[in-house]
Amino acid sequence: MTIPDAPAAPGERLTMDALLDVDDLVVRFATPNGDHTAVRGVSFSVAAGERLGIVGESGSGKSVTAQAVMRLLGPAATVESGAVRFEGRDVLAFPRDELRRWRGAQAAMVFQDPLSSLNPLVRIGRQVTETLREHLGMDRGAAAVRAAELLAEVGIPDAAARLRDYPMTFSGGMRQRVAVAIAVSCSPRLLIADEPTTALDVTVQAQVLDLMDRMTAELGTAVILISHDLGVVSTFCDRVLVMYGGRVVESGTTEEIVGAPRHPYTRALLGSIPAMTGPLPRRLPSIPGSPPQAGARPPGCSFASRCPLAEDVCHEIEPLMKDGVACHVATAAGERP
Ligand SMILES: Nc1ncnc2c1ncn2[C@@H]1O[C@H](COP(=O)(O)OP(=O)(O)OP(=O)(O)O)[C@@H](O)[C@H]1O
Repeated sequence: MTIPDAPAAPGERLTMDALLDVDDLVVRFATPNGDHTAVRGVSFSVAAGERLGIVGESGSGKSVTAQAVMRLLGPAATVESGAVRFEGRDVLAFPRDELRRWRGAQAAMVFQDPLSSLNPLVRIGRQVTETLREHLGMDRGAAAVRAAELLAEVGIPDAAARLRDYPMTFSGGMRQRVAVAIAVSCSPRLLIADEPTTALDVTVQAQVLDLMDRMTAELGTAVILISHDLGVVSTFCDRVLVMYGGRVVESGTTEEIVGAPRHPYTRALLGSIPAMTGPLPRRLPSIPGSPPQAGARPPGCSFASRCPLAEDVCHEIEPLMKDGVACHVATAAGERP
């Protein structure tokens, strides 16, 4: 699949190939209370070097989508249908060996809590060198030198000495720096960061984002940033997907989504903040009501029961995605709410 590029002069290429292509992804969970569908037909593409933000309230399916792309879903989840293609290759069909080579070397992930990706019982140095040795084939000595360089690059003071320390001796912000260092150590083409700064205080959040910005810009890495923080997404990302009830309800450039949101849900998330002026809220404003449980979604649009603009049709027929928005009553493109 190809994504339309910016208008190009005659003779220039008009499209760029997608690095990652997610097509109609459906993920189901089997639970003691029955099965439910957490991700319902999610499609998107990310081009090389592009930064895509995914926003939405808790439970909208952001993390499950990311985990499905990385093949990190737990045993209760199954990809029921859909495709994940990386440079045209079918990620969902990768055999175990190929998956191991792909993860780390070409696609890496940073989690909200780096303690979930760092092994608390293994010294930091070993965790960084293992990745370098496995994916880049470095010998022990070269990997140790590179590991110290990487930790210094992400701003860990006294990096060479800190290689001998365990994760618990690092602060939350420093651990997240280590996680970013490991994630970018093999120059991945794609980095997925799932709420990478949510657990950190505001100053440290900004430092970690600056770091991710610098490291990925230098490498030309495509980034998928999952965040509750619209301020972060609007400064960091080129395009935004808005998820609700396991679906993408609106997608567009950051300017379109923040400056002229069309779906009533996106508009509610943004509150009454005028287009691209003033700081955006650090947290999504709370919208009256709560999303329906994945196992008990009513017919029609999942947002209808909370939507001030809902009409009869919204409670009966689930709207399809059309021109970047899945809504029966969405504001037309370009028209400001
Ligand atoms: N381990 C699990 N077992 C059963 N259902 C799950 C499990 N993990 C996620 N789900 C289902 O998937 C839905 C989407 O979860 P997901 O973690 O992707 O949401 P999210 O948008 O990332 O929210 P948050 O911002 O809180 O991380 C949940 O509402 C839940 O129904």
